[in-house]
Amino acid sequence: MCHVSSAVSSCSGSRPMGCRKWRGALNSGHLKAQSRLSVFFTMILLFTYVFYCLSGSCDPLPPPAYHGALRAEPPGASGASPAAQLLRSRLPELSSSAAPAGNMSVANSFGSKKFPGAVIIGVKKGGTRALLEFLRVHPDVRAVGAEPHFFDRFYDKGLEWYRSLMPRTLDGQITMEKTPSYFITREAPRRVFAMSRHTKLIVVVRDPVTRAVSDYTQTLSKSPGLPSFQSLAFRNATRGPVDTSWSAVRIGLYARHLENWLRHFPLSRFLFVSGERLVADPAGEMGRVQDFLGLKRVVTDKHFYFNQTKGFPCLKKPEGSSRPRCLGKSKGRAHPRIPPEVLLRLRDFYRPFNLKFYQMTGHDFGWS
Ligand SMILES: Nc1ncnc2c1ncn2[C@@H]1O[C@H](COP(=O)(O)OS(=O)(=O)O)[C@@H](OP(=O)(O)O)[C@H]1O
Repeated sequence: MCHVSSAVSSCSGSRPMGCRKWRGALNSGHLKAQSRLSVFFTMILLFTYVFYCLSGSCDPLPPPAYHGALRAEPPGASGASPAAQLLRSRLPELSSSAAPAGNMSVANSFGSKKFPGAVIIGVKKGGTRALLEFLRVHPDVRAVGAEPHFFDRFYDKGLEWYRSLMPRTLDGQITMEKTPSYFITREAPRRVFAMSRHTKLIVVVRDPVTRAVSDYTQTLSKSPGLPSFQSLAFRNATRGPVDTSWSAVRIGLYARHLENWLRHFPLSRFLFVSGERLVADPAGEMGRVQDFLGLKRVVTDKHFYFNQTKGFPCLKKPEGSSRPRCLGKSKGRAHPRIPPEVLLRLRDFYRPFNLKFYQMTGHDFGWS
């Protein structure tokens, strides 16, 4: 029996057969350990690399910041600004139809963060998300996905904070955001004006009665025990007058809110988009919006199809993309049934406000 330690010491001098065997065994054991060690380190390196790549860090280009709709038009037919086209031609891999958004979001280290040139200021449940997502198809529009709520909730964070939220834009591209509560916020017009008197203001309006029901539906989805629509809309257990202190009703007094904005901005700075037309004829309404923003009419009827299941227009899917092209489940919800007499009373209530709004905007939205 030869122990390893004694075998090693005794093998240093003479070289008996047994020791040679031991040395061989030890050498091969040492080699095995060495190769195991190198396999182990190779595996560690491999795992680190795979993990690194999975986290997106070894992409050849920065990952897109954009999470909205993809562009549907063929590459090269975009009508993008010269700067955007130049950049795209330098990055040919971005031009494929499977590339992320046409608004150059992939080039998120190019350009600079600017204050929005146009803001969708309202109205809640008017169709503001649909409008923003349709606009984001345009290569010269770059928008914040979430609602920043700067001019109503976070004004004390300062303008630089607000600007830091914006995506980078190149010359010729327009920065946008949407926060529908701005329209009803008393201080918002003054604050937007303080940022820039040239800000373009877009208001998506919808029949105030349907809008109120939509608003109620949203609250109901979060609080299933909510009292009935009519008990909230009218005082004295539905026998009394319309309760304008209920926000779902108050938001629909468009003429009043617009008066507040017109103290700071001329009418020419506004575009009123019909929420109803945005559903019935999205391309037509998008044409008006693009004209107002001074953009080439890139988003056209080619981009839309009517999704029967959803009951709304959706964006066409570009080839090779599996991304959903319709808005999420929180948009286009089924509304609860409201008794017709309740709706009629509300319609009567809104009529004079609607007429005033038509007069102010010079546009009959056809609600009354
Ligand atoms: N294309 C398309 N797809 C889905 N939904 C559409 C679309 N166009 C307009 N709408 C209408 O948008 C309503 C929601 O409005 P907003 O996006 O302004 O809501 S929110 O204020 O941001 O919560 C939403 O209201 P509800 O139908 O009550 O859910 C829709 O009627």
